[in-house]
This record gives sequence, C-alpha cells and structure tokens, in this order.
Amino acid sequence: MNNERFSAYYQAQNIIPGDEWENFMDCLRRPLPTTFRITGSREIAHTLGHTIEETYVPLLNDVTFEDEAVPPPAQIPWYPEGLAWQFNVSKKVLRKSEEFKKFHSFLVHETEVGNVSRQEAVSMLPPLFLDVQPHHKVIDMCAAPGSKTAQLLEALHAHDTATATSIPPGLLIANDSDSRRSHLLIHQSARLPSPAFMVTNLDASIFPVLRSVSTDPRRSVKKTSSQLLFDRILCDVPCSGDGTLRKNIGIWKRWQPMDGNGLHGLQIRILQRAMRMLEPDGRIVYSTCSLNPVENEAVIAAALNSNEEFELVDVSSQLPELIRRPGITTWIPTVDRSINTSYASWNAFIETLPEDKRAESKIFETHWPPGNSGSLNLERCMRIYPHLQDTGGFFVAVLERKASHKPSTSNYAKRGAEEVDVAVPETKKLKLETDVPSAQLDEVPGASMSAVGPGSAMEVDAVIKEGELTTGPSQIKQAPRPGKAKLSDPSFKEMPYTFLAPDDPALVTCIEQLKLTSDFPTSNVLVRNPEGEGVRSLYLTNDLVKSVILNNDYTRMRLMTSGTKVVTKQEAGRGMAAQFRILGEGLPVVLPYVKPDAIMTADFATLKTLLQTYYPLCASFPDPFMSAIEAKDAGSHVVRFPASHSADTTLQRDLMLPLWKSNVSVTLMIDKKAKSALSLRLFGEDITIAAREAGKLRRLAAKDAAAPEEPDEPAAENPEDDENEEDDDIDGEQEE
Ligand SMILES: C[S@@+](CC[C@H](N)C(=O)[O-])C[C@H]1O[C@@H](n2cnc3c(N)ncnc32)[C@H](O)[C@@H]1O
Repeated sequence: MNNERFSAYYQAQNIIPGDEWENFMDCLRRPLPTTFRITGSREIAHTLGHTIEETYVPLLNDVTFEDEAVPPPAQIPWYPEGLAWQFNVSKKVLRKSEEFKKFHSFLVHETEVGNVSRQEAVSMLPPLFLDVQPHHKVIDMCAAPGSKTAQLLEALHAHDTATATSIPPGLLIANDSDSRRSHLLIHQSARLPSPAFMVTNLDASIFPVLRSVSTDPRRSVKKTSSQLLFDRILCDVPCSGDGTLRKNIGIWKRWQPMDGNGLHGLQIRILQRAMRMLEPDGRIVYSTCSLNPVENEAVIAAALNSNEEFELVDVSSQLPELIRRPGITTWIPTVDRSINTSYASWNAFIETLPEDKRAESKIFETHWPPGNSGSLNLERCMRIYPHLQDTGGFFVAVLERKASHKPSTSNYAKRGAEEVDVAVPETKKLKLETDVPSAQLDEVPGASMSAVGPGSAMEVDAVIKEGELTTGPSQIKQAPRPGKAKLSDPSFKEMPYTFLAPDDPALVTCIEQLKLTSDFPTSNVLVRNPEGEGVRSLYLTNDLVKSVILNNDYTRMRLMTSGTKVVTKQEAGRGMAAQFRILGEGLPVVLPYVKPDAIMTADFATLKTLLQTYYPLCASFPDPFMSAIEAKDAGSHVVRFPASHSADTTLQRDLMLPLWKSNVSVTLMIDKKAKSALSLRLFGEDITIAAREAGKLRRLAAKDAAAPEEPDEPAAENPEDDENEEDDDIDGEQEE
C-alpha cells in the first residue's frame, strides 16, 4: 500500500512532523478498529451500555486466539457518557471465537433494530461539536447515508424516555443532492421515528430560502411567515475522502491531488450558503474526511474572507480526551496530477495559461493561502490524524458569528418585530439578504466567482426575487380543500402532504379505535395523497414541520418525507372491518397519548410465549392476562411488561409493545428482527419461532439442498413482518 504522489504531496504540506511520518504511514496501512455507537433514547442507550459492560466485556476479557490474547471491547474515551465503543479483532477471530461470535450476533441484532450504529469514530465528531438542543432548527446539508443525521436526531430527542418519544419543538432537515442516497436517509430515520424530521433532495449550495411561521413567542410578534433560519448547520461536505484510506484501500491506487482541487469550489459554496441560512446566534460545523488543506483550511479561509461577520470558534476545551492537531496556516496547492507543478501564487499560475483558457480554469485564487491566513485563527480548526488514537483521518471546524454580530437575548423581542417589518414586502427583505454577502464576496476572487456562477447562492436569491421559489402558502393544502398540488418541478414526483382536518371522520375513528387522549395533536396529522381521502397511513409532524410544509412549495424544496408514520390501516380478518393499528416504530411517538386504562399489563412468562409463538390463543394464557385480553375488542392494543427479575433474566425497565388481537388469538406487532433482538437481549439467545424455523431450514438444507421445505406457518403472518414490504408500498404510493 503506497502512493508516491500522496506521500510527496502531504510531505510538502508539512501536516505531520517529520519524526511522526513513518508512524502516520504505517497506521494508514493498518485496518481500522471496529467502532460503534449505542443509539436511541438515552435511557435505552444506558441500559444497552450496561449490558455490554456487565455481560460482554467480562465474557471477552480473557479470550485468546491462536495463543494470542485478544483485547475486549473498550469505550472510546472522548465520546460522552461512554456510549461509543471499539474493538480490534480480525474477521477470523469474529468467525471462530465462540465468545466473539456471541458478541457479534448481539451487535448484528441490535444494529438491525437501530439500537447500535456502526460508525467510524471520527465521523461521530461533527455532531458532538454542533451541540444540538431539542428546540433547535437544524439542517444537515449533505446528509446521506445519514450516520451523523442519526446523531443529530438523537440530540433533538434528548428528552425521550425508554418507552416514549418526546415531540421536540425543533426541526431537523436532512438534505442530500443524490436522490438515491436521500432514500437511504428515509430508511435510516425509520429507526428513529421523529415528528420533527424532514428529508429534502437538493443541491446544498443553492438550498432555497424556506419560510415558516415562528413557533417561538420571543421571535415573532405577528403570525407572519418569514425566512426560516437555522440554529445549527452541519456541512459534512463531499470530499476526496483520503482520511478513509484505512477503510477504502482502493484510494491507495487512485489518489491524486486534483480530486481535492475539483471539490474546493463546491465546498466553499455549500459553506457560504450555510452562512446565509444561519440564525444570528447559530453555529455551523464544517467537516471532511480528507487531509487535504485545499478542501479544509482553504475552504474555511475563503468563506471567512467572504463574510467577515463569522469567525472560527475555539473548541479546544470541548472533548478534552480527543487528541487533535491545530489547523495549518500555510499550504502549497498543486495544479495538476503531478505534484511538481506548484506555483507560489494564483497569479503566477494563471499567467501560465493562454488568455482564452483562464476563465475556464477550475483552480481559484482561494486554493492558495490568503494573505491574511495568519489572522483568521485557522489553528482553531481540528485535524485528526490516524496515528494519534488509531482512527481514520478527519477535519472539523466550528464557525459562529462574531460577538459583535450576535444579538443579545434581550434584543429578541425587538428582533421579532423587525423581522415582521422586514418580511413585508418580501422583495425588500430578500434584497437585504443578498446585498451584504455579495458585496463581501466580491473581495474574494474565487468565492466571488463561484457565488455568481451557475447554481450559486446568489442565483437562489435572484430566483426568489422573481417570486418563483417561495410563494407564501404553498400548493400544499389543509384538507378538506380538494385539488391536486401543481408540480412546479415536473421531474419531482413525490405525493403531496395533506394535513387532515382535526374532525376528519377517518381521524376521529382512528382516535376512538386506538383510545387516544384528547390532547393528541390532531392538527398535525398528514396523509400522502392530494385529497386526504382513502386514508391508509397517518403521519405525525410537530408544529414547526407543519409550518414549513404549509408555507413552502414542496416540489421546489424536493421534500422526500416529513414527520413520521405512526398509524396504518389493517385488514382485520373475516367478517371484520379494517382497523387502525399503531405501527411498531410509531408506538413511542403515540404512547404518551394512549389512555392509561387502555394499556394492559402482562408478565414475563407472557412475553416469552409471545416471542416463541406466532398466534397464541387468548385462552392459552394464565390469568390475569387471559381475562384482560379476552375482554378486549379485536384490534390494536398496547401491553406493558413491568421491570422485573425472574430466574431467566432481568427486565431493567418497563417494556411497552403493540399487540394485535384477532378473534381468538394475539400477536406482538413488532417485526421479526425486533423480536430476535429483544430475545437475545433478554435471554442471551434467539428463542423466536422465526429463528427456530430458520435453524430447522438450515439443517434440512444441509441434509438435502435439493428439497427445500415450506415453513409450517408463513413468516409474514404477522402483519408487522410486512412492514418492509409496506414501506416499499408507501414509496409506490408516494410516486403516484
Ligand atoms: C461525506 S458524504 C456525507 C456523509 C454523511 N454526512 C454521513 O455522515 O452519513 C457527502 C454527501 O454529500 C452529497 N453531496 C454531494 N454534492 C452535494 C451537493 N451539492 N449538495 C448536497 N449534497 C451533496 C453526496 O451525495 C454525499 O452523500
């Protein structure tokens, strides 16, 4: 594993002290340790962390493999609350050591149900420095596949309990310009259902101005819509990715400096767009998994020089156990694949090009250190090198407005009033937004070039001025106004977002059937069809998400999903009308609104039966559960298993699960994977019928591969097991 251009380029940049160079290169050639984060609500995370510490670390403490001691998993020292772990064992050990096989199986199952997330250690850093609170409006500009989005969502939901989701007042928009990758965001977020979540599919460098009606009483005097500014913005921009060499060994072969050079302009434009969308007291984190200063300090320097309201924040006291190196203030860009063609300045380079080729050059003045690089505090950027703590390579910078440009808290009411004034007339406000940065951008040739080029932030504002982008209340309607949303972007085919009227008959029926309390937020329930009719699946949003949907054109903002699906209609069987049921992943969101007397209680033995059997008869349970379930109507119910200790195991916290009762039998409404993970967590083995059947099939297949056998009962008999198929269906529904 070697690449001479890589070595020559980075030695010229002087990013690593000479006496560390060999160590740095050796480390790049070693595989990365496996790292993972425990996700979900803090309570669940701590319970799971406890299981790892108390069960698996002792189990793995004295493992030897081929006469060598294998170290057990260890917590990543800088990650808050000990919720991130790492272990460093070869695939061979994972396959062959009984102890590690058990641990691996535990991790696989918990990953499938979203309690564990495999994520590179350094990739966990940007959300930590962003410091998201539940009331924040947050945008993740380049979000897919979504590992950092998941962290941001968890921070927004910091007040969730083990059984119930809070509805945070804030908002998280996860955006990616690649529509295929945006679908990954939707898939990922299904593990963390949130009424505060939206996914968009846009070029972040031209992210449009969105409007909302402020839900913060300090900020808005009248209920007039105004530009939605964000409290926290993550710019985890596309980059050349050479910090991931340990994982993506193909980079050794193809690395060359033009990859970073080519992304520099887009990286600046994304960061500049973020600066314009930030609340005055907000925070931006810019990050890459690249070591290249052209993608890092050069981008930060250009953005700071284009908007002098901003500065780098000194975060050296945050995460004190994280070993980091300061950003650099000088670097030497190279202008082609060869690393021998460096010029002392952009002027020296551009003069070498024929005059008619100069305008086409993708190498900007901003590739070079600016004259004032010493005064921009670039050393406040963080460089994480692989050999410092056995990780990948990474770059993080934190930006805020200078104190002189931040409002004091007491100014909020005044600002709110100003905001209303400025919001009308709209063109005046937009002109103001455009004026300030453009004047400053002109001072930075590279940034200016990109800012006025096609697809730039300036262009966005120009489009808005023509009234094309945000047109007040959008075509998305409040039911029952009928009519189909006009597609102003014909290439975008998502189904509309129609909020139901609180007295919509289907919603009223749903609330009755599921025994929801009167404070269930009925005004925030949407369906994905134009008329709000034929209701099949209901989605829940919070007030802010609703406001964004109602005040913008969803086709322009290429809105892929919003809020979270909580309820769906279920065919109830022979002679019974279809009924609403709470989805497994929707239960934590709906639970705070389920009437307490509608929640049954059951014991551990009942839980075991429900995991081991598909459709146990109601009459087969001992009392009091038998009487309780027999007294219930057929349909969707919720059952609580109180924290308890038995000979088999300990249930550390109450467990709430959705249950479906048909005429004479019951079943747990969680999918097979969730059942298996629960079973492994509680009993240390998979006791579910699906696992037994899979084992049986494996044994039969081993005996006679030519004669596959039908399972006794179809695996999809539990409607919840169809969820993935149903998700595909939903996509179909959205596509019209
Ligand atoms: C470094 S990856 C993001 C990783 C992600 N933050 C995570 O933690 O999972 C960069 C992403 O930027 C997206 N991207 C590239 N150009 C973009 C643009 N102009 N606007 C928005 N996203 C873009 C890519 O599709 C890619 O998913």
